[in-house]
Amino acid sequence: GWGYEPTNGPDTWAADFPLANGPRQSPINIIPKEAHYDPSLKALKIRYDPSNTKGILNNGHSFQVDFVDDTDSSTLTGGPISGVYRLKQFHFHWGGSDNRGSEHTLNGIKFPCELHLVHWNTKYPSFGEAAEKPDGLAVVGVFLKIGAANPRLQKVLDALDAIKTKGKQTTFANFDPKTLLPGSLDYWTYEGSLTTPPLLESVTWIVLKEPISISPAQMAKFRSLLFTGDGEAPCYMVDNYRPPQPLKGRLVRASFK
Ligand SMILES: Cc1cc(C(C)C)[n+](CCc2cnc[nH]2)c(C(C)C)c1
Ligand SMILES: [Zn+2]
Repeated sequence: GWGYEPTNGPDTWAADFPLANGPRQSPINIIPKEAHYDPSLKALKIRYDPSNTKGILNNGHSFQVDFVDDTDSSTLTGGPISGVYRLKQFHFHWGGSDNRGSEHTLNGIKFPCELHLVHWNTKYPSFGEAAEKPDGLAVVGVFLKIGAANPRLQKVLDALDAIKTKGKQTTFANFDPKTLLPGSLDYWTYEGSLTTPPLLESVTWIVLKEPISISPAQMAKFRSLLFTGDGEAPCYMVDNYRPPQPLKGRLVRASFK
């Protein structure tokens, strides 16, 4: 199956997933000077209920924290989207060293890590249905930069020992993903896609301007996870990012001057 190794990584995906060369692929390189300030963009409204936290899973590509999404208790509204989008999960992408790892880049600069908070449009009956619609998903992206240890990440990091290999999951409760957000909710937004196969072009991307911090020791913890399952030759979960894709005429709008 697809992955991030030379034999099955991003450059090979187009063979099985023709959308890889589609008109609205993600991630992209964001050039702030070429973004268009849009005064009509609303402020992001993010309301999460920690009691919706369901668990934490190593899915063989990243690890994800899943949320109960059968009510409107954890939602994203406002910003560039209309209607109510429910939080489904969050996960990260990171590199094998501090000079790479993010999916979006800023003026060509890669961050060591990028957080994705995935939401789906409640005008559709389920996440799976929404994932196939052009306005089905909204993903908030947050850059992580090397600095002081981030205490907000510690609870997630402490759970990783229990999900070292592909398919492992463990209980994870009462986590408020809002604590992972930076002080400013200024953002860039553009129409894009999932960044892994099936590369569905269903994502309104909302990339926050302000990064949050992560320490080298905390990054090392991410890098201790395995892509591989129990009993397989171990392969460290690193460089699980797709590089920037062609803009193909898309506008990137900024919520700030
Ligand atoms: C239906 C589906 C949705 C997603 C994301 C948007 C959570 N993903 C993750 C793709 C993705 C990760 N970061 C941005 N897109 C997949 C992968 C696991 C097969 C399938
Ligand atoms: Zn992602």
